[in-house]
Amino acid sequence: MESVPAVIVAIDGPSGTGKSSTSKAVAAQLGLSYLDTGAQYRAITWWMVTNGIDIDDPSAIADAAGKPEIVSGTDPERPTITVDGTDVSAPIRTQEVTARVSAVSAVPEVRTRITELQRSLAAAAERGIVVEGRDIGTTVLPDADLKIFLTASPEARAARRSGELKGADVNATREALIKRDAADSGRKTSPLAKADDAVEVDTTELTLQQVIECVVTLVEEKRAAK
Ligand SMILES: Nc1ncnc2c1ncn2[C@@H]1O[C@H](COP(=O)(O)OP(=O)(O)O)[C@@H](O)[C@H]1O
Ligand SMILES: Nc1ccn([C@H]2C[C@H](O)[C@@H](COP(=O)(O)OP(=O)(O)O)O2)c(=O)n1
Repeated sequence: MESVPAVIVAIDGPSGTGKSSTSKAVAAQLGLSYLDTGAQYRAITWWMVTNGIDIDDPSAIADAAGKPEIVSGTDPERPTITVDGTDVSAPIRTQEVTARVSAVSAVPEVRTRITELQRSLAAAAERGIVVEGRDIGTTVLPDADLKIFLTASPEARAARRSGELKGADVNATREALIKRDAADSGRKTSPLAKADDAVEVDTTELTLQQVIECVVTLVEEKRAAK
């Protein structure tokens, strides 16, 4: 059988733009691996909270950054995440972790550690990988074959998120989301940003299926040109 060269896809953007749903579906459809880098930052945040590390003290976070062992499973049909062998896929989604993840992920020692993990997972993916996050196209995988930057209006993003968190107030969700975007975009070390060579896709008026089809087409074009 003819071997297909590995393809590396970076998908970045703020919360609720559809990164996870799109990346998982594109990877599954094209037989690629999948990595949710936000889950890794959430996992290290969960460990800091669970172990009583003072989240307001960046030097305490930096000192502890090397301690937890974070393992991500990259099958898009069944993504997994463990910390020191414990499945943390549910506890990393709590409000407590969500409210603290931007502070923890702004610490350079945390980013260095997680970025190394991300690069080694991408290098190990034989057929290629879809990696989603905030700084994948700019910092983690600047040589990715395809870079996508997803956007959507704050209203659309808040409506999508509060649809997931049953009973959550849309306005409160919108405010929390805007606050996290500002923290993620404003930090010194690899902030949320669109790479110069990324394709920007505004998903406000698109269905998830339309976004998936758009990205699949772009990946197939890149593959054909390789
Ligand atoms: N284009 C879209 N239209 C409507 N809902 C969407 C769209 N893209 C994603 N969603 C929904 O919005 C929510 C957030 O999507 P998700 O993929 O988790 O975003 P992100 O990873 O960027 O935070 C999910 O419930 C998802 O099903
Ligand atoms: N590559 C990344 C991915 C996520 N982060 C940080 C910043 C984000 O607010 C948190 C959580 O990311 P996640 O993608 O899980 O967030 P949402 O699903 O969009 O709510 O992690 C980061 O700093 N760099």
